[in-house]
Amino acid sequence: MRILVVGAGATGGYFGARLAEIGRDVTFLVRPARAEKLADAGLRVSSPVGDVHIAEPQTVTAETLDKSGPFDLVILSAKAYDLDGAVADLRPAVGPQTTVLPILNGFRHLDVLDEAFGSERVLGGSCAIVATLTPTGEIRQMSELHSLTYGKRDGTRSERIAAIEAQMEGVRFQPRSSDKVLLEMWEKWVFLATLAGSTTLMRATIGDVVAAPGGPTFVEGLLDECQTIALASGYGSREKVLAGARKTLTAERSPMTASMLRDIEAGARIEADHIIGDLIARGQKAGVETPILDRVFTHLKAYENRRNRDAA
Ligand SMILES: NC(=O)C1=CN([C@@H]2O[C@H](COP(=O)(O)OP(=O)(O)OC[C@H]3O[C@@H](n4cnc5c(N)ncnc54)[C@H](OP(=O)(O)O)[C@@H]3O)[C@@H](O)[C@H]2O)C=CC1
Ligand SMILES: CC(C)(CO)C(=O)C(=O)O
Repeated sequence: MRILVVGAGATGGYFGARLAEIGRDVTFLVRPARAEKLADAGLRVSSPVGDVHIAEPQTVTAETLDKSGPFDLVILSAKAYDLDGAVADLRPAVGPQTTVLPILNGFRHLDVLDEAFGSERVLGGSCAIVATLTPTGEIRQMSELHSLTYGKRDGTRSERIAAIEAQMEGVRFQPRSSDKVLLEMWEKWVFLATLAGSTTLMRATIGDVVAAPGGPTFVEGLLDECQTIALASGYGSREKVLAGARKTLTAERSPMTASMLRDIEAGARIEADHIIGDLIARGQKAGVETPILDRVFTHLKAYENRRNRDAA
């Protein structure tokens, strides 16, 4: 199976390297600067579950992709703000038999991908990992968490899913095909929006937030708001999953933060519209009041305004 990973950043680089390390036929679609770095130093991952160095990763750029012909599986790992460009660039890789597996957080990318490639080609998917692309171009995984969930959005199985399962066999992360992938994406969204909202607004870890006066009430209020939107959208988190999320998000001394906080601290772009704005929009459509999410969104957009002004 020919696999194209779009983006060799924190998530794409990590899961792509893990597939390449067991001999899968992986090519990375990257932009020229990343292509140059990968050609010089290879693809390096440092990880508590075992480092990887792919000395000569196969790469293509948008300019050379059309010579490669269609791929069987495209794993899409660009950030949401780069989605339109990535979709335009990867188009030559998608043929009649191609399956597209996006691992972005949030949901709106599914509409964009359906429109571009046809919903029959687009799986649901998500990943759980704490990783970052360092300034030197290495990928650093910061906890042992590394799962990748995928599945057809109607919950059925197919030959394509079976073929992907076969490719994932033996890989050093936790792959899982799911017949409830949309529900699982929503469950992750509820968790992530609460984690990102709380840790970015307070510029602190979960442990710091819950140790502050009003901290646990804030986190729980935000979680309840996100879950109310999910319920109104038909995908409320299952009781056990919600209880687990509540426990993790209110754990004393927890060092956990969201990747969005790491991006803010690095002065980088963030997926405010995709992860928080779109959730608010879905809440409004369903008649759910979102006072806490609104404040979170105001804060993230103020960060973006300041960042844009500083860059001008
Ligand atoms: N990091 C984490 O711990 C987690 C992230 N996620 C989610 O995963 C998604 C990806 O995040 P993450 O991997 O952290 O992001 P990164 O910024 O680390 O990586 C994204 C990569 O995509 C590349 N890219 C963007 N557009 C294109 C294009 N047109 N062609 C080729 N490459 C392109 C970027 O390339 P360039 O270097 O050229 O800019 C960048 O290296 C997000 O939705 C995020 O929310 C989910 C779970 C955990
Ligand atoms: C919730 C978490 C940590 C899991 O992968 C994540 O997706 C993020 O921080 O962006």
